Amino acid sequence: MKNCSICKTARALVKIPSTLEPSCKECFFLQLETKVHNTITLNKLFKRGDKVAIAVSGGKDSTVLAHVMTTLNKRYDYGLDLFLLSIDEGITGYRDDSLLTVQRNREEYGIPLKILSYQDLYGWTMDKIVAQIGLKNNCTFCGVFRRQALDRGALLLNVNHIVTGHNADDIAETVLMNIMRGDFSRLSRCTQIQTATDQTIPRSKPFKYIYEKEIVMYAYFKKLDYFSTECIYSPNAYRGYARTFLKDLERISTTSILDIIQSGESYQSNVEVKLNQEVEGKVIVGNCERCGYMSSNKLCKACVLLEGLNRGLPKLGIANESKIRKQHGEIKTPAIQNFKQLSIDREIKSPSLN
Ligand SMILES: Nc1ncnc2c1ncn2[C@@H]1O[C@H](COP(=O)(O)OP(=O)(O)OP(=O)(O)O)[C@@H](O)[C@H]1O
Repeated sequence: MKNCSICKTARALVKIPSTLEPSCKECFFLQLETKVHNTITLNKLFKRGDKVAIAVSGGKDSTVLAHVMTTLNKRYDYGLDLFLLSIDEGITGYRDDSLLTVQRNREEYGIPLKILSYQDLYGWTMDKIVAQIGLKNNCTFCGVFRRQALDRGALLLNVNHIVTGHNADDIAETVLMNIMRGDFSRLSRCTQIQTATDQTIPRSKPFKYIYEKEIVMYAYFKKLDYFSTECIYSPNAYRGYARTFLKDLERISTTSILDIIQSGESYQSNVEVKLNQEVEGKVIVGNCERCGYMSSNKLCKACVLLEGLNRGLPKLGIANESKIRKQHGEIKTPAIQNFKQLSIDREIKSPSLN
């Protein structure tokens, strides 16, 4: 291979996936880190003194994210207080192993770690949920529960920001899926680098413009300790189609991933977002009557899903809520603990804290 196209002196060892330029290892590391730094500063993701939870699963993306966030915080003196936050979904042979990786990374970076489990939060593990509902739709339960679990963990850690390892491929896939489904409401939101409401902690994606291939190469050449097995319950066929299509496009044009993200960003939704109630032009998001979590309905999605599980009617939350309510009457089982009270007053028992 030729000399590095960046420093011009060292021998090139890799081709940068997003540009196909030959690069030495050191320049490759630096260009990825600089790209993330530029994403952070241009989008003003953080301010000095912010307490930031890095959502870590032990997988490649979040392991690299923890490494890069730690590196940039030191290099550019961001002044951030970093924490690791993991959710144990209760998937035997998968998450238990990947969490061991997280524990080792905690030692390596010297960052406090908090682990919350679905079992403690909801009384259900994904193993138990899949035993009841089968593989189909299990990702819906997992996704809804994880979103809330991360918010709960962030409240317990008393942080004011969460970052996740979603990368450019993930976002481009989501754009494609929303187009294929005709979900224009989600399409208009899915490329946002940061999501925040009055009621939730801001959540950002510093890897929004980093290709998955770059993350894999970074982890490999840095010899980072990560867990590389795919989730055993992840039959997400629809995302699989989008992924295959994206990989085919990438072979034709390296910029296709960024092009798709840009298309998503430029999209202006003409479709009214019906998730929130609009009153006199002001968006009102209420709280779940049962657990206190942000919700524009009486019950949040997680409580509806839990209700279904606890009543042996797991399709309750999957199908159209109002239709099901008509069939089964109003949901009346006792509330799980109030979300805010739970998070502030009571330390949740978790397998390994700090
Ligand atoms: N169990 C978990 N605990 C904490 N954060 C999680 C967990 N699962 C996912 N996340 C966060 O959400 C991001 C996207 O998750 P996704 O399930 O798409 O996994 P992924 O793309 O394989 O990422 P990773 O390689 O980090 O596992 C992760 O990078 C991480 O920041």
